[in-house]
Amino acid sequence: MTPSRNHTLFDQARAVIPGGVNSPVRAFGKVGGTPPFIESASGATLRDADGREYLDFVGSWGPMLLGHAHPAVIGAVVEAAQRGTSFGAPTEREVGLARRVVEMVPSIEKVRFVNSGTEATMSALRVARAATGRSGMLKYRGGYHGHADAFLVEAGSGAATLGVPDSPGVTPGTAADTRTAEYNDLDDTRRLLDDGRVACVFVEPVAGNMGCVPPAPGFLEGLRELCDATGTLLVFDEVMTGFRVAPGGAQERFGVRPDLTTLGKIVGGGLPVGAFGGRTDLMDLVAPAGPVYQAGTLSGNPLASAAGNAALAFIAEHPELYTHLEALGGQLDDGIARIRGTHGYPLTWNRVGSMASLFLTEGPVTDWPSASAGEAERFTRFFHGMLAEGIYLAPSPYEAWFLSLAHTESHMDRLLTALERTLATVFGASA
Ligand SMILES: Cc1ncc(COP(=O)(O)O)c(C=O)c1O
Ligand SMILES: N[C@H](C=O)CCC(=O)O
Repeated sequence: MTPSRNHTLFDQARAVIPGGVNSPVRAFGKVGGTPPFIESASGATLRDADGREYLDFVGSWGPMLLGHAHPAVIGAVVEAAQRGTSFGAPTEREVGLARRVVEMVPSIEKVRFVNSGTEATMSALRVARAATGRSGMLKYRGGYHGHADAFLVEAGSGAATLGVPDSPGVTPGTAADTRTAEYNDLDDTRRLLDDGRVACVFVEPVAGNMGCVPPAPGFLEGLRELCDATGTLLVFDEVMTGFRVAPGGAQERFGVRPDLTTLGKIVGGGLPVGAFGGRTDLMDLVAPAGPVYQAGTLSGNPLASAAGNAALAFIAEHPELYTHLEALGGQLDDGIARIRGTHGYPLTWNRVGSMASLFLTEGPVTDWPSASAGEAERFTRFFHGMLAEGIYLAPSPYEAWFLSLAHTESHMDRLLTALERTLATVFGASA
């Protein structure tokens, strides 16, 4: 038997990289086994080191709205690379990308580019604290805003998956400044804002890091009102939802304007980019316009700016892509409702546009307690069953599934067929 190259690479990786991966969610820690080491990707398909192909619903954890190796993005990156990969000096491309972001995202008047979503949230928090003169920050249980210390309190995504929602290494002082409320619970939020010591509320306007959990009707509007009433800034963390749930992100889709917005993933077209932006009076606090220090050797990198520009240009010129994504999502809604109706499995399907999650519980799933109510062992069997069917999902129930422009109706049929077969083994064919 030929030894699996995935296994060999994982063994080699573990010897020199903590846990063998450069971001914990990739390691299959919750579900066990060896992660496929990806050699190439095109459209909606991944190919691993053993030559096996998968239909991809991870999409690099969100950036791949246009699918892998989209020609417009690849062309722009190649062209940019030929002219130099980093200058540490301003470029026209950054201006172009900033103008696109300002045009597309309703509340952003000025934007600063960084290299990851984590940098974006950490910097936006600093601006909010400087603007308000307050230290506190409120986030939601199961919400994930990257790995800066202030946010690693009751965090979702890989932190929840690994069982370290409050990471060691975060000082008690830092953690004490972070307050946590239940997602979709305005009363809980009100109680925590009452003393006027919170600089900002950080919220994923569609939660995507406890699985996909939509905002309840009125939740985002209620947050806007509570923030206005208490002098607290409202920060939408749109690292995941930005350009995904609408061209202008969740703030466009739900019609609520935050004071600050954080972006990542799609804004970099698949290269490492993050951004934070908002009202001019707040953004002009950022150095060198103002005193709030924030910097980056590679920020505004030419390759990343080229990829981001190409992705956003394509999105702006092809708004019909959201109709395509909605149609695919609708096909899944119908298919999963049929499977549930036919077999009576306890399933909850949450979807907002092209982000979704299937929870293996009766539901409804509206917050962290309901999102985390499923049985770990059931998810493990589900995940490995789907992988054996050639369907690549996130190896954790606390992540969203992503659709891309490269997905087709027949891909949805393939996903639904795999789901029906796998769920039969998970729940027992007679359930
Ligand atoms: C909502 C949200 N905020 C922030 C982040 C942090 O982004 P990054 O992984 O690029 O640091 C992520 C993803 O990791 C995210 O989903
Ligand atoms: N859920 C995380 C971001 O959205 C997954 C990315 C990571 O932590 O590597």
